[in-house]
Amino acid sequence: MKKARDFLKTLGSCSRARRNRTSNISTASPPPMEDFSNRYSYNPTLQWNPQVHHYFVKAYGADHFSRISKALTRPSCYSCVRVNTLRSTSDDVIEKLQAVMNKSGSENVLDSKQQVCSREADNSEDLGCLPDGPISKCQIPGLEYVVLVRGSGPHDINYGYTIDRPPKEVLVSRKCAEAVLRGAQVYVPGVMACSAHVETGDTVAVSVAVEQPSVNGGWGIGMTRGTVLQGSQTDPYYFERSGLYIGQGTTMMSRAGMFRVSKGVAVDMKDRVYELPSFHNVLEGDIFLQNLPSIVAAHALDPQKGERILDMCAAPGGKTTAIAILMKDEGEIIAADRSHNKVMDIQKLAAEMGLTCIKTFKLDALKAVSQRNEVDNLTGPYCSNADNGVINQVSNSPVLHAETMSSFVNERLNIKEPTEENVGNSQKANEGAYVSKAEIRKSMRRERNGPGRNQSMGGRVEKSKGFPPNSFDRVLLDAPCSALGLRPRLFAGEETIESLRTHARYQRRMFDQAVQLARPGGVIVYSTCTINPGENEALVRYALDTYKYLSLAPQNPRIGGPGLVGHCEFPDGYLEEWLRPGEEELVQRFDPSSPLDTIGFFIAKFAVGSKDSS
Ligand SMILES: C[S@@+](CC[C@H](N)C(=O)[O-])C[C@H]1O[C@@H](n2cnc3c(N)ncnc32)[C@H](O)[C@@H]1O
Repeated sequence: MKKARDFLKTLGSCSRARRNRTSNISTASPPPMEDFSNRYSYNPTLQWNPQVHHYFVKAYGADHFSRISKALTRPSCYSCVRVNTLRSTSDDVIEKLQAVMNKSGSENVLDSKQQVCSREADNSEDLGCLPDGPISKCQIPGLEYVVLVRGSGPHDINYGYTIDRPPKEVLVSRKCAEAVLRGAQVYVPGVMACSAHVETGDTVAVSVAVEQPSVNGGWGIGMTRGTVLQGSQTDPYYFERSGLYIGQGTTMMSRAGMFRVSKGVAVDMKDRVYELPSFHNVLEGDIFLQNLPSIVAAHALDPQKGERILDMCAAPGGKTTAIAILMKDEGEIIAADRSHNKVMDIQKLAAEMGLTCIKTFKLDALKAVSQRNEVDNLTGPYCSNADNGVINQVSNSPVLHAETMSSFVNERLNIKEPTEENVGNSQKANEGAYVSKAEIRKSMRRERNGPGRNQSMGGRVEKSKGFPPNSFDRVLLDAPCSALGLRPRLFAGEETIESLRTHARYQRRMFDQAVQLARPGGVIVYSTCTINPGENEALVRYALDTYKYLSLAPQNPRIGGPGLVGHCEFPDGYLEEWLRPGEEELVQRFDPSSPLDTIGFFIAKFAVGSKDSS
């Protein structure tokens, strides 16, 4: 933790920010019946399924969980930019980003020492969370190639209301709002409702419709898209959106347009509760925007030049490319994902970053170990061409270990799409509010009438039939999970105890495959972006209890906190066991409410011993 403290000290201190623009300070007095300053503010409370809430309170304690819950509702106060060191340097990138931000006017947001982030974390150790300047190099030893860009907020915004004249408003969907909090604009499909008589160029207050408990016991927003807002208490969602105002912007079309056209920017956000510079389309190939714990996960794997690595759930390729760069693009990384389109995303990212050691495959991680007959007949990892099903041998295949597998666990669980994938998809769809980098690149190429990378790469995705046991030096299982560490998040009620257990079962099945694929003497890194101990510490318990030749290995760098020791007994008799004393310091748990101010994330590293005795 000392290293983390040193790092954090270089980042300066945090304080609650107030937008230093006098013109934005509201002068309106609140009317006697309603406190408008509270109404037109951002102060969300995350909704959880009651049983899940109870479980997390038991795991963390009420106060700690309340801090975690609060931290999840806001973005981290800095963005992390990973530099492609095979192409550029941190200093170069800092210079270029500074120029980009100066050009776009972002320096107005970033140049004042007053404009910093607030965080609800325990400040008792007086640790800072912010880069010293607007842009700085990460100070964690080994991570100097990561550039930190400071954001700001929460800002108080003057929505210009008076007692008898409420602001014109646009109400957006929850996913749209989460994207806006990350720096996106409001796109047409994200608009749920709008005031009457809104014309292009109007200033509007933007609030969010977060799911509420519905009469049938589920969650919903119970509102028809296109609803007219009057600004009165009889409006649908009037009380529900109090304290859920995320900023102010200028409409790019009239109210009629917002509900007539299918795409485009509806509101250009001018004043945001949180300001985070957006680097879409900036320094393509030289940088990759990535959460700090994800970068640390690639380091935990400790990939070496010339090794053969498997990234089992690789799309969109953030960690794959981080690993490739750590290996100086020498060796072989098999990057697999079960989604064809997502495999294409990995290919595009690898090509954009100029990385050649990455081989992509469409592969179900639950069937990642090839079937016995294929292993018996062939000597390497095999793939079939997606189009013709012909089996091809992958180059650089290692010599197979003589050991045969005792069993192949290839059962596919009959469960819905894993949540993290859903999160990825929903972020992409995001009801139009979030446009993926890949989409932006694609449309820019279309605009330029260029061939586009799809065409140049042929858009081909190879389908793998799996790989022989013990055929990888290192395996990364960055598992699909409940994603309850991702932030900003405005709603968490969708996960139930049962769905959390389903994620955990799914992850154990994938881990079973990872264990078979890593060679004795090799390494497995398991990571998730959830705060759920059932998908983190409980997986470690399962791994260590099931496979006696696995042991927890130290990680470098280690900047996350310790894991949870203990267990949880559920009312239905289910016992979930976590870590045992002595194991907690060997994993990394990134707590969103901690001074590091990251997403919630978990990393465990396993050393694979001899499998002979088992
Ligand atoms: C946490 S994301 C991976 C993020 C990625 N490692 C990165 O850093 O960019 C989980 C991925 O698992 C994939 N996935 C889900 N179920 C899978 C399965 N059965 N087999 C392979 N991939 C799967 C999803 O498509 C999703 O891309």
